[in-house]
Amino acid sequence: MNSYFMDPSDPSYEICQRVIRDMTQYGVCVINNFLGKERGHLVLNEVLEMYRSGIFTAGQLVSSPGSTEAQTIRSDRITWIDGKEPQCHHIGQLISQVDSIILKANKMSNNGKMGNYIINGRTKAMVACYPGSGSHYVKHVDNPNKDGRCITAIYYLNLDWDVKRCGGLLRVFPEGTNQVADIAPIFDRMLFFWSDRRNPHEVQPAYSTRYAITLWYFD
Ligand SMILES: O=C(O)CNC(=O)c1n[nH]c2ccccc2c1=O
Ligand SMILES: [Fe+2]
Repeated sequence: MNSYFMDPSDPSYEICQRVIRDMTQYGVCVINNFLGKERGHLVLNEVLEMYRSGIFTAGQLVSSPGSTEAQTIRSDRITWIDGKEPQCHHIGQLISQVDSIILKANKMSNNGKMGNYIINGRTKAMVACYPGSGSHYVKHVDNPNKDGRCITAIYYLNLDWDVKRCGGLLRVFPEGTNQVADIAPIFDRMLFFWSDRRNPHEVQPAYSTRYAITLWYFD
């Protein structure tokens, strides 16, 4: 069970090859044991501390902030961080690790592009919590209208997560096939997928508190 958490300045060649191969072939890439137990727990503890401090806000739809509609379509709680905050040191390390993998994979892929993108930036990290009680996110596309985001990267933090008991499955409906990709949001799992219309996806109702950290990469 090797952890892929390598020296952030030089992620393993093997993991970058995996990302290129899976993103090219499936448009989705799942990497388990991404940071390893110890560092995964350090990141989880920082997120739990942030949640306890109450800085998460209810997920709002841009079009209708505060309406009850937002509660029916989305019931996540989110906060944005850049990873340099003093209480987010290990989240900051996770972010650098993902950055270096994306950048290295971009360089390694043929003609220096991965999926014909030249990645040149990303959003801040969005820490999201689905507070159980059936909280969910209806089927959607992250970037339906070419807002520049091309890769969604999600790191999951949920210990002993059993989808049968806890729900909260991420179901991806890759375009052009009736095959779905079911991804349990288990601890120390890293997920990449194209953010555009190729990957509609939903977060099924969660019945335990469900944490994830998302980065979106721009080209
Ligand atoms: O957590 C997951 O497995 C997938 N999560 C999503 O698809 C997802 N997508 N877009 C968002 C926009 C704003 C706030 C939360 C989200 C969000 O959880
Ligand atoms: Fe999404």
